[in-house]
Amino acid sequence: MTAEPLPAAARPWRSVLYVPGDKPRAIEKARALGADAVILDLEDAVAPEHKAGAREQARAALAQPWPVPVLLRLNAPGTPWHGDDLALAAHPALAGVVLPKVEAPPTLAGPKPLWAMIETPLGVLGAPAIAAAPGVAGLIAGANDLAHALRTRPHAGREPLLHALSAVVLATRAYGKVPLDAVYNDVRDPEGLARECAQGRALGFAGKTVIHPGQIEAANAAYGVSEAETERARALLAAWNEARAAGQSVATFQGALVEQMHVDEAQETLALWAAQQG
Ligand SMILES: CC(C)(COP(=O)(O)OP(=O)(O)OC[C@H]1O[C@@H](n2cnc3c(N)ncnc32)[C@H](O)[C@@H]1OP(=O)(O)O)[C@@H](O)C(=O)NCCC(=O)NCCSC(=O)C[C@H](O)C(=O)O
Ligand SMILES: [Mg+2]
Repeated sequence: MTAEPLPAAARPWRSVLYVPGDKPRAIEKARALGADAVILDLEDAVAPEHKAGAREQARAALAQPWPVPVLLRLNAPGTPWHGDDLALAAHPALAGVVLPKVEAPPTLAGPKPLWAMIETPLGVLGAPAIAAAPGVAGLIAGANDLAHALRTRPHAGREPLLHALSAVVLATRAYGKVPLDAVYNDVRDPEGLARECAQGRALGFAGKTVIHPGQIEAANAAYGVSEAETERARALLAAWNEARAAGQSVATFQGALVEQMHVDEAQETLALWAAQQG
């Protein structure tokens, strides 16, 4: 069954898998790998001579039902492929459209939620206006293009990119949209991936874009709500309700102050847990 259109902010985006449009076997596999969403990629994963074929593979894939939301990454305006990509972007089975290298509020009209990739210096500087734009569901960090544009050197802790990554989170959260972290390129390095997932979650991202089936579980674990977190949220809410019933304005839970924002956070945790159960 094709996924129903739950509002973007209300559904889990722990792992969002890029699948090259010109790899039909990978597209077929992507249906059942456990990612929260899939991006059919027509842009950087596809060589120029395969662009037209990839678009048709994507069209064929969209004719079949998907158990998760499917987004389509278009080639950027100004490229020879953008016009034809745009025609496919209106496909009814698509849950959204990913726009690469966005530097200003998108002018693309249409009913599909837009996901703007922030992967250039101007994109980072324009992130607040882009996140605020109507129709934008979220921002996706593009660390490869960004590192190239900024002339940074590879760094295990991503320190050279932290300012830009935080700018993406700040802009997105300011407007109630969804921030997705960049990909981790080394598909044979589970420790590095786990570290980067934990870092992304600590920075405030809602999930991670991934490029390989073997990366999905780590992203789901890092960004998912655990049993322990739900138990803690329920206990905190109970402590709050008890304190409020006793006429107190604030509560304590496990020795720490609890105020309304902690209650909101606990309720969000439980809502995310429920959404995560499918
Ligand atoms: C990274 C890869 C090129 C690795 O490919 P390969 O060595 O062939 O992988 P495996 O042999 O380990 O694959 C094992 C099986 O898994 C399937 N597979 C692989 N990748 C995917 C996928 N993404 N989705 C679904 N299924 C996948 C293979 O078909 C194998 O299946 P089987 O034949 O049954 O054994 C490759 O993983 C890949 O191409 N990944 C996607 C790359 C991509 O989409 N890049 C563009 C997005 S990232 C980006 O652009 C970042 C951003 O813009 C920025 O600037 O940072
Ligand atoms: Mg890119």
